[in-house]
Amino acid sequence: MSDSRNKPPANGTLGPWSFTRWNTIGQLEALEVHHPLFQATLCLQGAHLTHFAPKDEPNWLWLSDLARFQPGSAIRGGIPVCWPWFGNPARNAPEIRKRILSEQAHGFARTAVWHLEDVRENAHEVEISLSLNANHDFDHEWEGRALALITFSFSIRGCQIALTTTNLAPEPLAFSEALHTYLPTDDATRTRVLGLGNSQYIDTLREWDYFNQEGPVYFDGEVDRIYETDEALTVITPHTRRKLTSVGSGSTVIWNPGPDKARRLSDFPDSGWKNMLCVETANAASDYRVLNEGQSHTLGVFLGRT
Ligand SMILES: O=P(O)(O)OC[C@H]1O[C@@H](O)[C@H](O)[C@@H](O)[C@@H]1O
Repeated sequence: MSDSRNKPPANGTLGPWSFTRWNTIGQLEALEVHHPLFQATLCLQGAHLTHFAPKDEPNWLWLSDLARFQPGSAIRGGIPVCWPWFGNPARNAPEIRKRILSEQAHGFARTAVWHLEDVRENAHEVEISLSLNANHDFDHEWEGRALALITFSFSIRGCQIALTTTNLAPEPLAFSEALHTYLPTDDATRTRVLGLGNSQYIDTLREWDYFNQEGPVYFDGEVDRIYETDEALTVITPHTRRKLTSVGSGSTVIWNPGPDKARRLSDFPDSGWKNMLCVETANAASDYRVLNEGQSHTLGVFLGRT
C-alpha cells in the first residue's frame, strides 16, 4: 500500500502508472484505465465500477443517463457494492437486522469512500484493489467491525471482481451482500437469462413466497427475485451474450423495475427499464454468511463472453 497513490497528484501530473489515471467525474474521484486492450472507470466512492469495455466495444455495464456523481449519493448503474447488508434491512435475517441502525437499503459501502490499496498493471491485465475499514466511523449505521477488500481484474476476456470480508470483532459477524451488476440491453423484453431453470426463487413482488423457475427468465414488466443458485448464468440480449460465473455465492438477484417502479426510482429515466437488467451476485436471504473473529469470506463474479 502506498498513501501517496491514494490521492490524485496535486500538481495535475498523471499518476505513477502506465495505463491508469486519476480523473474527477462530477464531484467524485475516479481511476480510469486506458489499456491498449480494454478500458475501465472506477470511482473511489463505493468502489463503484461504472465502465468496462474491451477495446472498441461499448460499455459492458449499463449506466443511467441521470446518474449523479456526488458525495453520499449512490450511483445509478455500473456495479454498486451492497455491503454489509443487502436490500431492505427489515428483510434481512434477525442476526443481521439487529446490528443495523439505519434504514438505508443495500448498506453503506456504496456511498463510502474506499481506500486505494494497489494498482498492478501488465501487458494483458490491470488489477486494482481497494479497501473499506468499517470501524467506528460507521457506528451510526451499524454495530460491527469488519474489513472489506475488493479487487477488480480487467483483461480483454472480461472483468473479475472479488470482495473479501474479514470480521475484525470478537463477536460473530452476520452479513449479506451483493455485486449489483447493471447490464445494458437494446430491449429488455427480448432479453433472457439462462441457467436458473430448476432453481427456487423468492418473488419479492408476491409476498416473498417461494416459486420454482422453469426455463429462462424473461422481462415483460417488473421482476425482483432472489434465486437460490450458484450456477453460471448466461444473459442473452438482441446484440450481446454475456456469462456471469460466481464464487462464494449461493444466491442471485434478478431485477428490472418495469415501467411503474422506473418512474419512482432516483436517477432513473422513465423508459430506462427497457434498456437494462440487473444480475446481482449475492449472499442474500438465507444465503447470508456468518464469520467468527478473524475469519474471511470472498464473494466474486467474472463477467465475460460466452
Ligand atoms: O434503488 P436502490 O436502493 O439502488 O435499489 C435498487 C433495487 O435493487 C435490487 O437489488 C432490489 O432487489 C430492488 O428491490 C431495488 O429496487
